[in-house]
Amino acid sequence: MIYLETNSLDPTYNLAMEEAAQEWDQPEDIMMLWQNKNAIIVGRYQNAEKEINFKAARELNVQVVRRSTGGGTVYHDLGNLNYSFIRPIDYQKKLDLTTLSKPMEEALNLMGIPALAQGRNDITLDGKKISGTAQRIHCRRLLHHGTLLFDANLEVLQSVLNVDPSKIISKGISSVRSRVTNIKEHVSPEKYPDMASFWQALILAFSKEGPLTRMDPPEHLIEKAKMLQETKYQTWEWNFGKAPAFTYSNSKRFPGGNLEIDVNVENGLITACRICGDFLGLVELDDLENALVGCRYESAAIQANLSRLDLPLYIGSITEADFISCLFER
Ligand SMILES: Nc1ncnc2c1ncn2[C@@H]1O[C@H](COP(=O)(O)OC(=O)CCCC[C@@H]2CCSS2)[C@@H](O)[C@H]1O
Repeated sequence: MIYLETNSLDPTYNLAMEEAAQEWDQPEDIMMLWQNKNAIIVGRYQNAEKEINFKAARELNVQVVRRSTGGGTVYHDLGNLNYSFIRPIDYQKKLDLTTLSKPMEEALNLMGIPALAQGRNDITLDGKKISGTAQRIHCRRLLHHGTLLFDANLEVLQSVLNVDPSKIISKGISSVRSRVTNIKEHVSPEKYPDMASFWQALILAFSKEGPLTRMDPPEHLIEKAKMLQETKYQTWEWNFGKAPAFTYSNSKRFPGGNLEIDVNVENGLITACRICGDFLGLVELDDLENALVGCRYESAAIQANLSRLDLPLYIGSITEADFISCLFER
C-alpha cells in the first residue's frame, strides 16, 4: 500500500489532493493521513445553512468547505487527524460497506485503544464517537475516509455545529449528532503525549497489517490537486452553490415594528422573496424583494445589492442592519 501525506493544512487543497489520488490510475491501494486547520466540512448533499452556526464559525475563523462524499458535517482542527483509503474496486464482487471501518478499528486496537466500529459509519470509544466516516466511488475506485478525534477542541466543535434548524426547511441530508470524545482522554499521557506520537503509532500499526511504501505525492498529483483546488474546492459555487434548495422564514420584532421574511434559495441564490411587516415603509417592498432575487444568500452580497438600491432609510423605521440580521438569524 502506498502511504501519502499532503504536506498541507489547507482543507481545500487536502480534499483536492484526495480527489486527485482517487483519479490516479495506478493499481496499488493508497492510504493518506492528513490534517486541516480549523474547518467545517459539509457533506456533498447537505445544506450548510442548516448545519452550521455561521456567526460562531466567523468569530472563530473556521472555514467552511464541502467534500465529495455524502454524510454529515464535521469539525476539524489540529487535534483531529483524517485518514483516507483508496482502492480499485472489483465490480464482480459485492462491496460490504459495513466492513470498511474494520482496518481502522483493528489498527487502533493494536495501539491499545479499545475502539469499536459501530453502525455504518462511526467508530466509538467508551460509547462515544471518535471517528465519522464516509465513502465515494469514483473512477472505479473506492474512497473511504474518516476523522479521528485525538485532541480536538470539542467546545468549538459544539459551538460551530450547533444551530437551530427550525427556520429552515430544506431537502438534503441532515447530520446525525453524536456524543463525541477525544482519544487522548482515554489513553495514558506517556503512551501518546501528542498528535505526532499518535500519528506515528498509527502508521506503525498499519505497517503491521501489510507493507507501506511511503512517498511524496508525485508532481502530476500535485498539479491535479492545485487545479481541483482552484476550480472546485475553493469556489463559492461548489461550497455553497451545490446546496439543496431551501426555504428560510423568520419574523422579528424591532422597536420600529415587525418584520417578516421568507426566502427561497436554489443553488445558493435567492430565487424568490417575500417581505412584510407593520413597520413604517419608505420604500416599495416589491423593489426590495426584486433587488434580492438572483442575489447570493450571504450577508455581504445582500448588503452590496441593498446599497445599490440607493435609498436612504429604505425600509423606514427598520434599519439595514436589522433587516440583514432577520435574514440570517438562526
Ligand atoms: N471530527 C469529528 N470526528 C468525529 N465526529 C465528529 C467530528 N466533528 C463532529 N462530529 C460529530 O459527528 C456528527 C456528524 O455525524 P454524521 O454521521 O452525520 O457525519 C459524519 O460523521 C461524516 C464524516 C465525514 C468524514 C470525512 C473524512 C475526511 S473529510 S470529512 C456531528 O454532529 C458531531 O456530533
